[in-house]
Amino acid sequence: MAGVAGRLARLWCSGALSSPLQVTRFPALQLHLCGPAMRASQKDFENALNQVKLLKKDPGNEVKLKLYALYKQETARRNYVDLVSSLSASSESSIQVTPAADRKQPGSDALVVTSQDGITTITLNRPDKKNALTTQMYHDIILALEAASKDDSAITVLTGNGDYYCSGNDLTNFTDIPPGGVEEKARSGAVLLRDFVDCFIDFPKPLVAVVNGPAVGISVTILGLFDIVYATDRATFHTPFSHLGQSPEGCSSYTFPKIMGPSKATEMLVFGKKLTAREACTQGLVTEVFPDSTFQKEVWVRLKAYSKLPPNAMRISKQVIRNTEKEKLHAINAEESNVLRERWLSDECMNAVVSFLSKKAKL
Ligand SMILES: CCCCCC/C=C/C(=O)SCCNC(=O)CCNC(=O)[C@H](O)C(C)(C)COP(=O)(O)OP(=O)(O)OC[C@H]1O[C@@H](n2cnc3c(N)ncnc32)[C@H](O)[C@@H]1OP(=O)(O)O
Repeated sequence: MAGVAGRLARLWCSGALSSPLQVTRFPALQLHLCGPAMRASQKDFENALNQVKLLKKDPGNEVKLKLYALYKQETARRNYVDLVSSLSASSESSIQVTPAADRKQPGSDALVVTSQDGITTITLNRPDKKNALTTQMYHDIILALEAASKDDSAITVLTGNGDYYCSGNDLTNFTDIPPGGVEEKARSGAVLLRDFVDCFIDFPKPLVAVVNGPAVGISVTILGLFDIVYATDRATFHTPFSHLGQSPEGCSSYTFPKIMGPSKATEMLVFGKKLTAREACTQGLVTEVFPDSTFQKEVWVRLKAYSKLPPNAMRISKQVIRNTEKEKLHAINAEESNVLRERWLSDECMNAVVSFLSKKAKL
């Protein structure tokens, strides 16, 4: 059997499985693994592996995504066991290891919200994953924006921790397929996307992006809905939607042509041209670029000064500037989300995601 599934399955062989997931549409791998009592033995697993190798028909992208999800679960379980073993080796150890089931949901510390000096700052905090956005993070950002819209702060900031601002949608989100299959996944993804972008359209206070490093995908497109975008000169702006078999979101199909003209917008959104911070500033997407060495200092001095301005006046002025477009932006958001829902089900998109995941897993 050629391709990703074969390579995934070879790695899969590295341990037993205990996932409740059912591998469907893949008769030779009809594993119904419902718990430790029914866990596949190493031998079962090796048999399955051999069957996989003999398959002549490609199992399809949906199965490949499920295989990748299983591979990640296995890797996480092994890491957990290794960590516990290393702790047990030291009887003097004072470290407490909390069982995975009792821990907070993944992603719960991937977003840090602080309020100081009249500024609420929402920080993307997955620096080892370049601040890629998990499904949980979209939900958490919606909640953080709702809270910030009502708190005492005058200004709200979105920024990233580490060398990246954000690498866009976490492509492993595609492996979390519900019982309703990829169609249900695409439907719920489109609803979440629409809700997420709606929050930016409706946000009532000055909203500032402090772009501390490269930005990719949806973290770039929503910049058109921010009031100010400050960027380090190290930042780049990249929307590789065609490469991913996807299409623009975040209202960028409307805001980008309006900000930079249709031709420059097409270079970015259709051909995936990556802009430097200076280019993005020349084209109006970025408000101002700062040298990386003084970026944080200069930006925060500036924002602290702005945050002392009368908050109601700032809020009302923003609304005067933005309100005329709101209805249109909501309609555009709905349309973009619908189009993307279809795109997510396309072979072009599935192939691009599987390709990224197989490289990531070094298959
Ligand atoms: C509700 C749903 C809404 C969805 C809206 C639609 C949104 C669309 C988009 O945002 S499209 C853009 C998607 N993003 C990408 O395609 C970027 C993918 N990542 C990369 O190309 C690269 O990782 C990079 C250029 C961002 C950084 O490259 P490099 O400096 O070489 O670092 P690494 O690749 O080693 O990255 C470190 C670590 O992070 C993982 N990672 C980075 N970005 C993502 C991502 N978007 N999704 C998942 N994982 C990501 C990368 O795999 C590495 O992980 P590892 O250490 O190997 O486990």
